[in-house]
Amino acid sequence: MTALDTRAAAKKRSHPYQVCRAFLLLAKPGIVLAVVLSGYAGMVLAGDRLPDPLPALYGSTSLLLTALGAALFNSLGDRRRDRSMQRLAQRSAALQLVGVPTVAAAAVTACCAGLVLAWQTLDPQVTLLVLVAVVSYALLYTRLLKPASHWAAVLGGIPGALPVLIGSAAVSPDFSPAAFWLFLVLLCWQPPHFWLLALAHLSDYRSAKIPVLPLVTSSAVTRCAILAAILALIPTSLGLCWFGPCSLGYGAGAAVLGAWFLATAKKRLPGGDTRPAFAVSILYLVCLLTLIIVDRAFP
Ligand code: HEM
Ligand SMILES: CC(C)=CCC/C(C)=C/CC/C(C)=C/COP(=O)(O)OP(=O)(O)O
Repeated sequence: MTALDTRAAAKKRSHPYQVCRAFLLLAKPGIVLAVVLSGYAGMVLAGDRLPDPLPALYGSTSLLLTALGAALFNSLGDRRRDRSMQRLAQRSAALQLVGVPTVAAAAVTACCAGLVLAWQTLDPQVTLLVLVAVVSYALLYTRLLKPASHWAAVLGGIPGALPVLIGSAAVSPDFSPAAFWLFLVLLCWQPPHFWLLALAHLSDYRSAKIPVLPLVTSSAVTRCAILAAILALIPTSLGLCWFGPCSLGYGAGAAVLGAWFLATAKKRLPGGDTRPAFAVSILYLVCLLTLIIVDRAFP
């Protein structure tokens, strides 16, 4: 039986549930939902209150569709590298099950739907920012930066943080210093978030020939970079109450969250398993974004 017959037989046997599960693996739902949450936090900061339901719905749906589409483009662009990464074995199998043409069609559809929705319902700058986020993640980061430079973890933070400004623009065309400050918080948060994972899966990135910081420099340099980035993240997050609209209650919460992230990273870094610290990086972000939303929704 040829590989093609095997693939065709596998697809024929595939149950709709398996196809849906495969799509979920390719669409990175955790990242997409956290991106939508960061966009909503940008809306709350820009208006200094809970956003009106319609712009919030249109903005969040546009972010959901385009982040999902961009994640599918990322899975397509990374497919050859992903095959040599143990962590992503399920994602490679999922792509084989669904098929490149179907994933590509779904990625184009999701991105176009999100862009048209933004264009039809929100300020034009929202569509522009969404387009920049999609192109910078799906093309510049995935195709150019990630395979070529360890700086991808820093520059890849720009599309990752843009949803905050997209959310802000969805509720107000005016520049929001508070939303921009949260954009800076996400820029500080993303490199340690990724470097903690890269340290945990170093052999994967070596096999895939992806130049992550610990491979280009050393694990010791990466540990220092992680701690330095978190030490920069903490005062940046506190800036939302020093220079921004957030309360001292938010400031206390952000300080506790930052201390937790730093302590976990410090405890895990001398060569231990960094996956728990990676998990804390995600919990830190979700709690910080929720804290901002609650703080401004109920001042
Ligand atoms: C430079 C930017 C970023 C890099 C390199 C990065 C890298 C990663 C990687 C490699 C994973 C594991 C994914 C997997 O195993 O399938 C991951 C998981 C995750 N990331 Fe990030 N990420 C970045 C930005 C973001 C942003 C902006 C958010 C949200 C605002 C985010 C939230 C998450 C969440 C929630 C998970 C766990 C859920 C999941 O695995 O899908 N990340 N990240
Ligand atoms: C509106 C819009 C399009 C926003 C984009 C926001 C977004 C999805 C940012 C994610 C940034 C990022 C570099 C993720 C990891 O990709 P990776 O390739 O390093 O992860 P992997 O190794 O799991 O594939």
